[in-house]
Amino acid sequence: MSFSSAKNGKLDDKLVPYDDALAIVCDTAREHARCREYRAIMPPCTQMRRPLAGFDQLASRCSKIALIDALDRRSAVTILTPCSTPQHDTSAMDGYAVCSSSTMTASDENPLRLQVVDTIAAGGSPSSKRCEDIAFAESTNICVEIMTRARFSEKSMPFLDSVIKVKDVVVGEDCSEDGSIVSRYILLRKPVNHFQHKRPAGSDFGRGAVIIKGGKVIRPQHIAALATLGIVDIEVFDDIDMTVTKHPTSALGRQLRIGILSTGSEIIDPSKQNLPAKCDILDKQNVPDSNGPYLVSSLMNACPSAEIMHLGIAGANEDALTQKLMTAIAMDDLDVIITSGGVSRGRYDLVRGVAETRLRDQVRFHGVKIRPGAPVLFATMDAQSARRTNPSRRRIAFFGAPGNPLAAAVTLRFFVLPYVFTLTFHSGRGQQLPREIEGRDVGSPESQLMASGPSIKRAWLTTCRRKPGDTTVFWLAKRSTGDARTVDILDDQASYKLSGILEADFWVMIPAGVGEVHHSDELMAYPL
Ligand SMILES: Nc1nc2c(c(=O)[nH]1)N[C@H]1C(S)=C(S)[C@@H](COP(=O)(O)OP(=O)(O)OC[C@H]3O[C@@H](n4cnc5c(N)ncnc54)[C@H](O)[C@@H]3O)O[C@H]1N2
Ligand code: MOO
Repeated sequence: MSFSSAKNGKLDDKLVPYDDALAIVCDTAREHARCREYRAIMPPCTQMRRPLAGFDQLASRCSKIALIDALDRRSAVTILTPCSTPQHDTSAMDGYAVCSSSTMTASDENPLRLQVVDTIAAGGSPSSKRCEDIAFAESTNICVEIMTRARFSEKSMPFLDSVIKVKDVVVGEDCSEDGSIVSRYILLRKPVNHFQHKRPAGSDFGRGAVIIKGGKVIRPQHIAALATLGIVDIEVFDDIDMTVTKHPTSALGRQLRIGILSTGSEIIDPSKQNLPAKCDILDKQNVPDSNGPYLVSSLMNACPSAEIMHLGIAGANEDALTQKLMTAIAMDDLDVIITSGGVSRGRYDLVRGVAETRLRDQVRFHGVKIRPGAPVLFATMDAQSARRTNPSRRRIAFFGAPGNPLAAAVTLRFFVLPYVFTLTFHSGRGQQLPREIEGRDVGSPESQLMASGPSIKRAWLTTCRRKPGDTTVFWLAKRSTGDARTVDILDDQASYKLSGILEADFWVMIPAGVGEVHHSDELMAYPL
């Protein structure tokens, strides 16, 4: 695996409150709306893909189609996970893997010095030569630099059981007389908890878990979960309503064009791999691209009037990333770019650097006080299109979604959709606002957030939960059995787990300033 020059991600130290970030996104959309008119109405013809009501599944015919085309079709098969995921213990953060029991004495007065003996990237493996050299006895004074989703070296260094984040250590270098770096070390000033930031193997899907049952309509969350298993096509019933609906044509405005690019050297497109068994794909420490298919299908669902383009995958290499983005901006005449991955603090997190220095983006914020999705990046850029006959400068919105699947999903729902809906609403081709925001200031970010998706609803909680008071938290929730107006927050959720999103019906947002929620509290539920 080759990487470009080492450069740590540079997430802003001070995270922006969510309300401020949303206001920046919506203000930018209003500013962009003044430059050009966009169509918010449906394109002139739409093929209705809705499954026919009351259709007899047993008598129907089936076809195998690409997963990405399967949105709103009815699965003809039940699909179970062939193996548990993640397949190995992995890191949840960019940082250093350490042996927690040997850090107990670390303090400000007595910092613990650990030598960095290796670097493991997501999708990479521990360098075997270094590992052979390290005896168990040395566990007290070594550590391994490790990236989010990189695998722990269970065999060669089983004593490494926890991760400390990059920003919580001081990194130093030992140099030889001629100034060249001989080795690196970290200084640790407090003990590290046992299993801190370690994701245990098998903690998302167990082997044989149901991803979708035969007969169920395929939603973006199914597409994400199927994609994560390396599944590229699916058998569906041929029971769609093929009616072509004609919508009024608008001479004014144009379709919004949105490009989606997945990043990361471990991310693969399984349709381009020649591996027969799905477990092989997962075992090779590759990560099948699930954010790309999720973002594409969710946008197709939420913005049928927009043109959505999956630009593929760019490895963790500045040149490749720049090239892909520049070509897409010039040739595809994009208005919105969404990348996923590469925006936190890791050595290979290159998105901000590329956006700022190569594409000359203006970063509006990088890091928001939310969970999940904290490292989200929002930038704007001016560009020239090679496609249009009369090229003019235009504004592009750039969203850097964090790579963890739920963080990418939150970026889409709570940043990208408010931008897109504010843009189209204010460009004069306005969409209908839902009843919930009638009588409110339609220019406010809060209203745009509500308007930007399938109809939100008021709901009442059945659960009590605590959360950090200064952070806006997005939790997955499901409709309670018995009372349609109440929702339960799911118990086991983490930003790397896709199992929860299959079970959930909504996101609920608990704002900063609230430290706990209680049974019967009223909140807004945002349908998935
Ligand atoms: N030291 C720190 N480490 C991390 C921080 C932090 O603040 N300090 N933030 C964590 C949070 S929160 C998130 S979220 C992640 C986001 O990191 P990146 O945006 O840099 O994403 P990657 O490291 O590239 O990937 C994270 C994770 O997601 C998987 N991934 C990436 N792209 C895809 C895709 N297209 N489909 C499926 N899965 C994908 C990737 O394999 C990693 O597992 O950073 C934390 N670390
Ligand atoms: O892992 Mo992060 O934002 O998704 O919490």
